[in-house]
Amino acid sequence: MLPIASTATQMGSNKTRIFARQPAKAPPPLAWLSRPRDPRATAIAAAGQQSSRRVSKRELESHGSATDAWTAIHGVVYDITAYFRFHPGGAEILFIEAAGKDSTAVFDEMHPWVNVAWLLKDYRIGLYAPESEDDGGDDDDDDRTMTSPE
Ligand code: HEM
Repeated sequence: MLPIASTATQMGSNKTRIFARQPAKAPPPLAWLSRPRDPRATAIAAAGQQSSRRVSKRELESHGSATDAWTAIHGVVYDITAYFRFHPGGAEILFIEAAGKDSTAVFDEMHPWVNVAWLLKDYRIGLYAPESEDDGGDDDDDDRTMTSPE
């Protein structure tokens, strides 16, 4: 009895501490919606709103750091740098599973109900076109060249 009671007390005090200060992990989900205005988002939104800009696999992979991270979900590329610290599942898992990659499979596995297109609408970069390397290409690209007839 005693150990349980003291564990409960401990848990209670931890909880109080967590609620009294900043959340230990991520802020509550709705905090994202009332975040301060972000110049980066404004710039991305202005450039990307109607964007049919195609992002190659190589370009996606080049945005894989904590300070500059893109991910592809359902064929759309988003800048997730600002979202890391707001992600309800934690920043670290988002970084590891998504930065610089196509994260559609893990995203759908974790939370297919999350409306990423809406949550990250100001961070939409363009369309993911892994097969169309426009910058020299890797082995599995479509091999189009400047001289080929379109
Ligand atoms: C960039 C796109 C993503 C967005 C906008 C997003 C958003 C969210 C949201 C809104 C929740 C809370 C869901 C709920 O409570 O119903 C959540 C939870 C979570 N997310 Fe993500 N997420 C993203 C990507 C990912 C990825 C790539 C992973 C990789 C594993 C992931 C793992 C998780 C986990 C583990 C949770 C906690 C689930 C739980 O507590 O039951 N998320 N995410």
